Amino acid sequence: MIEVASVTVRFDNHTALSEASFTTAHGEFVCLVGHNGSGKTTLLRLLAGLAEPSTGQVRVAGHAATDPSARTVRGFVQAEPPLYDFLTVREQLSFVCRLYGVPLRSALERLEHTVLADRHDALVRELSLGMRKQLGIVAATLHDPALVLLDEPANALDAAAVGALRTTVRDWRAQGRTVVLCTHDLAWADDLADRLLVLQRGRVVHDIRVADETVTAALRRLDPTGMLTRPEAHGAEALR
Ligand SMILES: Nc1ncnc2c1ncn2[C@@H]1O[C@H](COP(=O)(O)OP(=O)(O)OP(=O)(O)O)[C@@H](O)[C@H]1O
Repeated sequence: MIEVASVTVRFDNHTALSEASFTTAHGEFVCLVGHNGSGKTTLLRLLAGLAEPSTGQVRVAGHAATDPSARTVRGFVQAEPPLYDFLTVREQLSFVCRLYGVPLRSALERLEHTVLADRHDALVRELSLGMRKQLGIVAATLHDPALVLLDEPANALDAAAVGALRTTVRDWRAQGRTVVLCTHDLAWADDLADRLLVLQRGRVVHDIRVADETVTAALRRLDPTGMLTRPEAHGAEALR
């Protein structure tokens, strides 16, 4: 499903990703972890086709990631959902539904068990952070993509919303969708991952299967001192 081949991303004189290479099979659930600034969002943006590598290649489902033909293959739940403040919840979803040819009714049904169930006519700018986040998750995945990219999806969600997200993610996994989850809080997704990818300063330093253990246990085994995931363990130097 995903092919990342010798990918480097440079911003001015800073290297955000360095010679990253990995592939995933259809239906794999990959947890992407690393300390702040290690390159996780940069990698997700490449997979989402929102950025191009400086060198190397990124393909999803056989398409170049930036090719329009890859658009319907994936959904990208961004850490800060790209929403239009001046639209209502219904109008926001209607806009995305039209892009993907999905009936608005089916998108609105996905709000049924959320705090947005009776807020279809609220303006996006009037929503709380957690509400925006929930709307962003629905908007990014209403076309049921084969590849779901999740950047800190549980941030700002309350316990009920995290529980609902967990159920949804579990369903995606059962339906054979490929999921790449980037999070600092593994607890809620701990037993879902098949694979753990650890980034450090833009490099993939671990890429392992987590068949019989939780992600937390695998990470503790690989990184007993927390050096790979705790930014304070590196000092400021490591974050540059
Ligand atoms: N558009 C940009 N211009 C310049 N530098 C950038 C840009 N985007 C990211 N970077 C830099 O690339 C590095 C990796 O950033 P990235 O957002 O991928 O990290 P991350 O692992 O997602 O971090 P966090 O856990 O804090 O979200 C950082 O040093 C960041 O400052």
